[in-house]
Amino acid sequence: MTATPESAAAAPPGSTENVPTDRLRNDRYADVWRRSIEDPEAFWLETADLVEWTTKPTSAIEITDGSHWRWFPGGELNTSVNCLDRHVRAGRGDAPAVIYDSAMTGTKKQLTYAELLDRVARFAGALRDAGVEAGDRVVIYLPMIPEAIVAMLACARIGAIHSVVFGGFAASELAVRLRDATPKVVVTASGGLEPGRTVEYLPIVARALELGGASVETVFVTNRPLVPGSAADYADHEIRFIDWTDAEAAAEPADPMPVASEHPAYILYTSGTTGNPKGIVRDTGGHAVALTRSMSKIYGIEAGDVWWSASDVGWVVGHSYIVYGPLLAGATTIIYEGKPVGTPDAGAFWRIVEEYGVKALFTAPTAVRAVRREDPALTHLGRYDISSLEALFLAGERLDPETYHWANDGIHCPVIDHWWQTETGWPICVNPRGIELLPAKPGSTSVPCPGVDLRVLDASGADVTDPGTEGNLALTLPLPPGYLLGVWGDESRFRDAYLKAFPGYYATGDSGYVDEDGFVFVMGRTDDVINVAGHRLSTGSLEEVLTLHDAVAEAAVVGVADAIKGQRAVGFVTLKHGHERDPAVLRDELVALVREHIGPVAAFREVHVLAKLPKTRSGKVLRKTIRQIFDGEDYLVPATIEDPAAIHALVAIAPR
Ligand SMILES: CCC(=O)SCCNC(=O)CCNC(=O)[C@H](O)C(C)(C)COP(=O)(O)OP(=O)(O)OC[C@H]1O[C@@H](n2cnc3c(N)ncnc32)[C@H](O)[C@@H]1OP(=O)(O)O
Repeated sequence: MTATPESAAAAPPGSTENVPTDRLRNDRYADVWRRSIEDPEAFWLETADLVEWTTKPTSAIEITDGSHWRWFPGGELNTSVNCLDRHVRAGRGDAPAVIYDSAMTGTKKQLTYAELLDRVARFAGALRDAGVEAGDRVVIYLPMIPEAIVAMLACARIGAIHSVVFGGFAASELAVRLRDATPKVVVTASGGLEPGRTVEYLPIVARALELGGASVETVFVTNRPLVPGSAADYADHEIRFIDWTDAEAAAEPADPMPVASEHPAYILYTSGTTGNPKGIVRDTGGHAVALTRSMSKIYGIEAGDVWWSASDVGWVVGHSYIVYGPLLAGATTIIYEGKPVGTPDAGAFWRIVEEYGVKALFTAPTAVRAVRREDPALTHLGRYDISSLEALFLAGERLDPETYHWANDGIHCPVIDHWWQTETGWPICVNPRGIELLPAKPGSTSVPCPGVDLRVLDASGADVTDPGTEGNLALTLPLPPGYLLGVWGDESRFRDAYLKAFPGYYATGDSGYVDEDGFVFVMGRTDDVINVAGHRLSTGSLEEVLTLHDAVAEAAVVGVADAIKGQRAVGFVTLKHGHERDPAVLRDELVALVREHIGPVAAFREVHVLAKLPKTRSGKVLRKTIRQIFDGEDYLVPATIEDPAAIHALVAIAPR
């Protein structure tokens, strides 16, 4: 057996800043963590043995300067080989790789590792026939069907860089991503299925191509019988639309192409405070190593286990833990098309756990809150045997202690809150079940993962050493393998957004504190990004859309606390002179505008018309004060307020 850092002898305790050393002496986790921080080169080079390399790296990291590093320099590998060929070669070709369960259509399907490999190699051949070469971008806009996994791994097979766009985004959001990633190919479907409606993707794709598809040469379309539209409908389009099934059948399977460790595996867009979304760039080698390790050492999942991440392939959780992580580990992954409630009831999660023998489930707190609202006494749970379930992992937004207790008490397995971001690709903090399960602290995401050196910084960038004192959560550079290496096509944005605020650190944009035991509590954002049902949204982008309305003079959007979604976006607008409107009509128009420009995912439903936005005399909108008033929190009116009447007007309309 290859020695991994976790099985290596522990080094003597050192004086690592900010971490109570008595804990370090006693805990197995702490030994591993300390070693990863004190000798990252040895720790990660040993961990690299978990992955099959075409050319093995001889060192773990090369640091060029403060903002540039690469993991496993000189190493070459192919991620699809590590996800597929490797397991088939090891005699596990008949083991289930993917279980597709659609609560929307009642479809249940399974793909073995050998079957998935065949489909991936063939679709990779189809992409290659369409002229896709290593380094070319492929945008994937697909619902939760196995083709999403096939398309992602097919890109990896030939070194193409995929960029998956969530199906709940509108044409203009897709267009922004097309313009930035400049893909040669778009891979899509006739559509997706949401409760009570079908979502036709092809008109959305056609509109996005008009707005931003100058680089696109080919669109692959997979047909879904329940959603109208096919490649044939676009036979006259200037861009070539190809039927997926025909293309896959006609293609020769593509051999895997080894790529350099630092070769971009994918771009995934995420909202920032302002401007267009940022294209987070993930490398290949660091990603494969970190995710392989995370499956066993964080989630406690090994080859042959059944793992379910109830997210969407359009989010980072879907990338890392529906697709890459479980397949790298040789586990069985479930791709679920449905919701936690309403498809058909609040027992949907428990049905899946029983039916497939799920060992660990990963979802967002909002999903748990939705189940709790529908079935507070967990009556549906009694209909199923969920004894296979060893842990429930939650991430994507803050897990409030009340939801934690309800789930922990009700389902009788450890509920593990953890914290990470699109940028990091795998957890920053977690209760490291795969090493040792530490006592949980409700409201805390537990402790930093091995490889993560987390600090709490004050506004000047100085370490906050007092336990329990809130500050900016930051990570020392270089970041661990698999975390972002840059922003696609925008080096300065990478530095400005993440590295400039606190030189030498990555600013997470989250605030929080570390308690006397080294447990991390993440409390909220330090910027204007909000989190609605685990979806990160930029209030700036929402405000831009609201001001597209001809009656709107100014707009402010804040994230107000919501019992189910964590936060909901609430808009406040002032009107141009002479543009008085019926508030209900205006609200409907603005809601429709946000749906058209951003998509249903914003779940934007609430708008208030004000005579004035509360501002300082220098013109800064007091978003924090607005939020505090709507959340019923104490608030301070700054002495520099332009017009106190604007605050009184808000107080009058705030929920009581
Ligand atoms: C750790 C790193 C990260 O944070 S990665 C991000 C992690 N976040 C997640 O995994 C997301 C978790 N949230 C969810 O899965 C969903 O919100 C759950 C809990 C399932 C609830 O779903 P739902 O009832 O649809 O509410 P919602 O707020 O998500 O949706 C609002 C409107 O958008 C729509 N929508 C949703 N998905 C799609 C889609 N793929 N295609 C088209 N439309 C979509 C919904 O239908 C809903 O529309 P409507 O307003 O009801 O008409």
